[in-house]
Amino acid sequence: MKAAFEKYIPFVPINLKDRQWPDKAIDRAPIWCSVDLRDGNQALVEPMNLQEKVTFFKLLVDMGFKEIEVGFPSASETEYEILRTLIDQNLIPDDVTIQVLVQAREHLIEKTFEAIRGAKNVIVHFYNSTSALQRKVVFKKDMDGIIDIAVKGARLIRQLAAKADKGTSIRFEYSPESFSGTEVENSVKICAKVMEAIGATKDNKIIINLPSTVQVSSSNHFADQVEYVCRNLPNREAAIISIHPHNDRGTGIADAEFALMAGADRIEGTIFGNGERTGNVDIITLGLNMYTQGVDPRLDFSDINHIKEVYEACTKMKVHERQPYGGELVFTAFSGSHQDAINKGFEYMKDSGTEYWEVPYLPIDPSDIGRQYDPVIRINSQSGKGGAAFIMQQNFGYNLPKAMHPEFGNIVKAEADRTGKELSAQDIMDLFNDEYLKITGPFSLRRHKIEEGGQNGNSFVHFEGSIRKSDEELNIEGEGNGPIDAFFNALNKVGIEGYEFISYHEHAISTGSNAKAVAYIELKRPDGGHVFGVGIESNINIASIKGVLCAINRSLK
Ligand SMILES: CC(=O)SCCNC(=O)CCNC(=O)[C@H](O)C(C)(C)COP(=O)(O)OP(=O)(O)OC[C@H]1O[C@@H](n2cnc3c(N)ncnc32)[C@H](O)[C@@H]1OP(=O)(O)O
Ligand SMILES: CC(C)C(=O)C(=O)O
Ligand SMILES: [Mg+2]
Repeated sequence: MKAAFEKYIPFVPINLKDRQWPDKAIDRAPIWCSVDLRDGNQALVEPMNLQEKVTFFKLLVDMGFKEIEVGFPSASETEYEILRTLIDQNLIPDDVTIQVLVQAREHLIEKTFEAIRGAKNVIVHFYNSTSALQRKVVFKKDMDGIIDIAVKGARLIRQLAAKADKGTSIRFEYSPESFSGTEVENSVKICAKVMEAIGATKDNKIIINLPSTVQVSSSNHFADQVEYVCRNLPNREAAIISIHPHNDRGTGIADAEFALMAGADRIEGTIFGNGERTGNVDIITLGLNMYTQGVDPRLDFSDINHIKEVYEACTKMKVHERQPYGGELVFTAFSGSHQDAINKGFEYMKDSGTEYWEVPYLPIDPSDIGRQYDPVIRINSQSGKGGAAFIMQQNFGYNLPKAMHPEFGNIVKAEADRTGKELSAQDIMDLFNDEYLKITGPFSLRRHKIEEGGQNGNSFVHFEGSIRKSDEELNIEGEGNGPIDAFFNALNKVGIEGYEFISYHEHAISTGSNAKAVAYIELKRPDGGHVFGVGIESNINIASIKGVLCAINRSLK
């Protein structure tokens, strides 16, 4: 007995030994055509209503699409009415061409020409299936019978276009539907016959659209098919070669990119890849892939959140969190080493003044598509010390010294482990507050006086004041070469000793309307370990002294 997988017939690649496409690069944007309102729409559980289609159409126009397939007007009254509304209400800008799809069937073609009356620029897109499977199963015809359907359709379209209102400029598109499953010689033959029947010339080009209606092979084989057609189509200069990839194998983007390298001029796809089954090729991904290679995609993706909002409202579909470029989580790193590298990348960008985008793990600058830096780093138990420091810096203005990152990082990790949840920026600030700023015992500063003096050319600082230790108030005084040293010496005299001063960092921070100083003090504890304390005050000397007491208090916890 056969195993289940053995019932599938493998794709037989064409024999194109001298293929050129692997050495080509994409160096300019193709002609884009959105098929959201047709292929995307026909795949929705609830097709878009009039208002939704009009809203979506406006979005596509704003994004810069100049060719938009608006529907299948002969399919239903709804589709017909939508097209009439776009035309009658003058919603189509003069530089935008609408495209309408129709099967190569007489009554549907006639209805389509009725529907486009009064439009300025139209592409009439007709199709019939050509694959071996469809010929056998659906049409029950040989290739000549299939060619006959296409040629009859082409002739009728040519006649009706000749009779159309002179104010309507009509171009033609033909799709050998299921091209990916059609023998390349047959694809060339049918396209050549259609071109002849429709009268395509160099000055009146037809769009020959080669769909991977259903993907049946890896993308290199699809590229071979496209290159074969480009090289063998008679009168090639009378055709614009278009590609219409679907995504059954998850390789719609690869089909499109390889096909452009293989000679295609135009791409049909949808935003966020909505379409039949696993969707059409996602034009946002394709366009932004070009963008990251230094090629202008000639579409505007600068407000991806708005594009997403309109898309979700009109289609009632959700953009997946991991959708390339547009997904909610694609500019977010939870894992420690990624956060560290992103953080360093941002620092490098600032310090080096480089004119290029050089941030590891972020292939695109989020702000180029209207996304924020803020959520780039989010914290859970997979995160490292750099992430927590980044949040403190970005959200609250605390520049924790590098040596302090492991200590605070461990505090944050312990909390993330304990809760098993993501920690918000505010959760992290709360931890910082609890751990450093709210520690007031056992020692607290009650009174202080700091005086600077000098003798024999040497300056010194004198500290005099009192600290509270639980219920007891201790008067202390000492001298040193700076306020921290003087305070340390004062503490030693009342038996608080064994601590060694290691490092000190400070910076200004605004808290509400006030500017204050924040001091980070690192001490070596009597047992040899290191501990940090933080003090905040308007006066930097007092902030440092509070930082010392905070470190001692923490070491006694
Ligand atoms: C790959 C794609 O996405 S193609 C676009 C698909 N989109 C749609 O189908 C959405 C809109 N479609 C519809 O509303 C309907 O299918 C209509 C109005 C177009 C046609 O409706 P109907 O004629 O009632 O039914 P149906 O689509 O089942 O027609 C099937 C017949 O058309 C023939 N046919 C199908 N496609 C084509 C074509 N492109 N050219 C010529 N004949 C075709 C079939 O062989 C079949 O013929 P048969 O009746 O002799 O067996
Ligand atoms: C109508 C054609 C172009 C189509 O949608 C397909 O083949 O996927
Ligand atoms: Mg399609």
